[in-house]
Amino acid sequence: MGLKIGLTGGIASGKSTASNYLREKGIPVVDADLIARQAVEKGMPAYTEIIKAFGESILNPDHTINRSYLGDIIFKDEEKRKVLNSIVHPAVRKEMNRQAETYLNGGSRSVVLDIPLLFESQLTHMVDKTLLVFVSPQVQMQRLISRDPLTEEQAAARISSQMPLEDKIKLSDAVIRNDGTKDELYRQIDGILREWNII
Ligand SMILES: CC(C)(COP(=O)(O)OP(=O)(O)OC[C@H]1O[C@@H](n2cnc3c(N)ncnc32)[C@H](O)[C@@H]1O)[C@@H](O)C(=O)NCCC(=O)NCCS
Ligand SMILES: Nc1ncnc2c1ncn2[C@@H]1O[C@H](COP(=O)(O)OP(=O)(O)OP(=O)(O)O)[C@@H](O)[C@H]1O
Repeated sequence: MGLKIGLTGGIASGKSTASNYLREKGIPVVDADLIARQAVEKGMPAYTEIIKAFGESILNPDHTINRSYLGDIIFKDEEKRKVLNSIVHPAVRKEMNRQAETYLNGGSRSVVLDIPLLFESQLTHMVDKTLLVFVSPQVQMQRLISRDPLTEEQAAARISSQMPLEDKIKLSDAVIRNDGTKDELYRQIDGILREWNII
């Protein structure tokens, strides 16, 4: 039995940057955001459910889902967010488990599950250990608005839709502060991989 590591952290805290580094080291990563994106593509069951729940006004002219428009709706309204989550999350969980098992059955000693909402959605039963990447609120806001075309108000709505950082820190087996350089992030990851006997 291999080790399943749940990698989590608030929006724009550095999960994808950490995941890319882990992949470079040969550790497989299953990406919840990517799977969630595939789950709502045209023709998927969740796509139809989302249109039923939110109406056709959330579609682009080519009938794909307008993600920034849907984001504006759900990040400022908890009830609507719950509706979207209840449509998308079951399919995402199932596919994540399938991919993780495929890696472990194929001989990987460990697999990382990159799950932004690991604690919010109470998914810790899916993993053996939890690793949190976090940044200070100022760095989070600044990295989020320099990466995505969001106003400060939209960015703040996304940040406050997630569990407060102090709570996530308490729930995690290991934490990494990513306020410094990417190299500093990578060295901390190396330290934890050694501590957990993964490298
Ligand atoms: C609302 C949507 C359409 C916005 O799409 P967009 O391309 O703008 O953002 P993207 O998907 O890249 O997500 C960026 C980040 O937002 C945060 N986030 C996304 N969905 C949620 C949510 N339901 N609740 C809280 N935070 C969320 C995560 O930190 C994620 O890493 C999209 O995020 C979505 O379909 N969300 C529901 C599925 C979900 O929960 N995905 C996240 C993990 S499974
Ligand atoms: N140590 C760092 N120094 C400078 N920039 C960084 C650092 N770590 C991450 N970044 C940048 O910050 C932004 C957010 O990082 P990343 O995309 O890895 O976060 P994430 O947690 O995966 O975000 P999301 O939850 O939205 O998927 C990216 O533009 C990334 O290049």
